[in-house]
Parts: sequence; C-alpha cells; structure tokens
Amino acid sequence: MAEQPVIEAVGVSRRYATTAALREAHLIVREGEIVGIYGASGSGKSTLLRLLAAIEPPDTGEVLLGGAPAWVRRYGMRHRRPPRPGYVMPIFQNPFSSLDVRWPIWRSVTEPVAIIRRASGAERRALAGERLAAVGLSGLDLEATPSELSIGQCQRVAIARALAAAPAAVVADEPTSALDVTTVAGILRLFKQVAAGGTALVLVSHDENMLRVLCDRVRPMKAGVLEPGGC
Ligand SMILES: Nc1ncnc2c1ncn2[C@@H]1O[C@H](COP(=O)(O)OP(=O)(O)OP(=O)(O)O)[C@@H](O)[C@H]1O
Repeated sequence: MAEQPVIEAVGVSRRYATTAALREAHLIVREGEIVGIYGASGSGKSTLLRLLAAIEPPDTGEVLLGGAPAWVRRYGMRHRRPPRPGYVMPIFQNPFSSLDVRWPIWRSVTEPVAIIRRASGAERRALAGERLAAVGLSGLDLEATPSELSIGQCQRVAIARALAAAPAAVVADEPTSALDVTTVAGILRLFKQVAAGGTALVLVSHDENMLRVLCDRVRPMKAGVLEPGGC
C-alpha cells in the first residue's frame, strides 16, 4: 500500500503586491519521501516552503496536512489548523532564524516538546542531550548559546530542534548552503536517516545535483511555476 500523503498542495498560488511568487502549484509528499525543489533565485521556492509549512496561507488553492485543510476560515479570518503542534517543522538557511540567541541550546532544542507537553528542566536537558547526540553533537555544552557555536553546529542544533517532537514532515530551505562540505555530507546522511524513519522531507536548494543524489523526486521551479519532475 502506498504511503499516506503527509502534505498536499492543491493548486496553491501566492502573490506579493505585483509579484506572482507562486502559480497554481500541485505537490504531494508522502511518508518517508524526500522531495527536492530547485530553481533560480526568485523562482518561488521559499514561498512554496512557507505554504507547505503553513507559515502563511495561499491566496488560492489549499494546503492539506495529514489529509485535512491546514487553514480554516472563521468570522472571515483564516486560522492555522495543523493536525497537531509541530506536525511540519521548518529549517531555514540561517540557523539563527530557528534559534533564540539568548537561550541555552537545551531550551531551543526542546521547545517544540514543551509546547506539546509539560516537561521539567532536568527532563528537557536529558532530552536535548539525546537529540543533539542523534545529529552528531554528543558532548556539546547544553548551556551554550548559539553565539558560542560554529555555524555548522548551529545548523545541527536547528535540525535537532526541528526533529525533537517527531514531526510528520520537515521542510528545509537551503539548509546546507552556509556549511562546509564535510558538515554538508553529515547533514545529508542525517536527512536520509530521518526519512528512513518515516518523516517526509522537502528540501529546497539551488544545487540540483545534490538534490538528485539525495532525493526520491526532484521538481524544478521557474518564475513561480512548479514544473513536473525529471525523476
Ligand atoms: N514577503 C515578500 N514580500 C514581497 N515580495 C516577496 C516576499 N517574499 C517573496 N517575494 C517575492 O516573490 C518572488 C519569489 O521569492 P522566493 O523567496 O519565494 O524565491 P526563491 O526561489 O526562494 O529565491 P531565493 O533562492 O533567492 O531564496 C520574488 O520575486 C520575491 O521578491
């Protein structure tokens, strides 16, 4: 039996002032699948990711998360309705976008868990240690703040945070573009492991070759249009 769709974009469009950033995009992402999106700067990749993560709603069309609309209308307003908190977790090119620079890393890593359930500080520190070990950062000082870490370590911490509450899907916007090749190789291996565990992954990159190696499917974007995949 085919894996369940985790995210579906059904004819979604998004416009900013006079710019049509995304035009009637259709995409289905299933459990354990890695889908790559590549295209030139300004082609609409980040816009598509923000819609898939329900960070912002489409102007037209619909995003379905776990088969249900990600947004519902009530009293003329749109409200975000993921199946559960942390269902889709984003990872950004700049890890500082996901980490609070004032917080020790144990707090950032376990925040998605603390939103779902009550956990003591000791429990959160223990969990942060486990999650950081899973992304190759065992032994890192849990009390460190992001400014005390390298950019590669920060991106791993951001990935640990994204995975902390077992999301159904992770959408990552150029997650490796700021990193050196050795760190990139480790992070790509980690993404493979995550997908093997059933999490769906959508990766945006300028690097078509990297996506073709890593992903089950790749889809090019041009001028706001998500084109059919080459494989
Ligand atoms: N918040 C916004 N306000 C105004 N215009 C926006 C906004 N976000 C995106 N755009 C415009 O929409 C278009 C698509 O932008 P988007 O960031 O999605 O492309 P991209 O393919 O991710 O580009 P890059 O690879 O440079 O990140 C661009 O013309 C951009 O200027």
